[in-house]
Amino acid sequence: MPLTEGPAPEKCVNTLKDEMDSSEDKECTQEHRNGPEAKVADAVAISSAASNAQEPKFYGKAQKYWSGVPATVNGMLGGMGYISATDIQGSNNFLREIRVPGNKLALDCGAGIGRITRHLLIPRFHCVDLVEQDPAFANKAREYCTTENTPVGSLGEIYNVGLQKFTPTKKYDLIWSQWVLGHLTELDLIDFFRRIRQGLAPGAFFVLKENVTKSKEIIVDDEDSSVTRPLEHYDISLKAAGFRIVRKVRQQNFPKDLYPVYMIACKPLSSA
Ligand SMILES: C[S@@+](CC[C@H](N)C(=O)[O-])C[C@H]1O[C@@H](n2cnc3c(N)ncnc32)[C@H](O)[C@@H]1O
Repeated sequence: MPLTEGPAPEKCVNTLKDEMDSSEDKECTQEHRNGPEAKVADAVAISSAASNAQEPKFYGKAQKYWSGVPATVNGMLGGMGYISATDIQGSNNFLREIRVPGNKLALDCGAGIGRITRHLLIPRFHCVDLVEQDPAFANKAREYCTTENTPVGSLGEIYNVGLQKFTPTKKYDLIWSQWVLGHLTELDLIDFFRRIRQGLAPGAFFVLKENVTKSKEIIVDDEDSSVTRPLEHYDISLKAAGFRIVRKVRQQNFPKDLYPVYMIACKPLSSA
């Protein structure tokens, strides 16, 4: 997951918006006649076809990439460990603003060694579960998140599995996902959002924090097998998965050459 905007992107694919615009020019299908939500779903299906055809390779390559990264904060942040404190401070401010009602159980998705679990979530929740695909990071998280100052039981379950296969079996007060969603294909992203929605306790939030492109294009990184999406892409995908966006804030005080980083808090459409 590159934090910086590199030189020329290796590959770009059209954004959802572009797909939606162009689909309007085409002859109307039955789905198109069923209103904007069907249109979004349709556009997602169109834009997903290419990436999902490559799915096993896409996930396998990312696994291989992360297995060669040191299990340290620096490794998690692509050599920019020095931004961790600013990142956590921005996330703390964001959580204060949205006022998460419960404080029992949180989930950290794509947790790596548990940087966010340890510095952001354990101080706020009685117990934190995490999901991480890399076995060495998952093991390291056990040690990194269990310090002598951490109350016993703060670290809950560690699910060593890819988010594309993960389904929550508990109800969480907060589900946090950071710098990992670029590793999911378009269809898996929406499916993941749908499953996560089912794992939220009443009044709970799902928060994502991700790099976004300044252009309307999706930028593909072949080295770590990830994509960086435009902000609007996340908005559309969350809505397609049945979420409403409650708050959206750009992280401040990051070095200028990084991609813009946004935090988006959302709740299921049907909840208060
Ligand atoms: C940039 S690191 C971020 C780690 C952590 N979220 C943080 O901010 O410190 C990306 C993490 O996502 C994990 N990851 C990559 N693909 C994943 C997938 N499909 N499912 C779950 N985790 C994944 C990597 O193993 C790595 O730990």
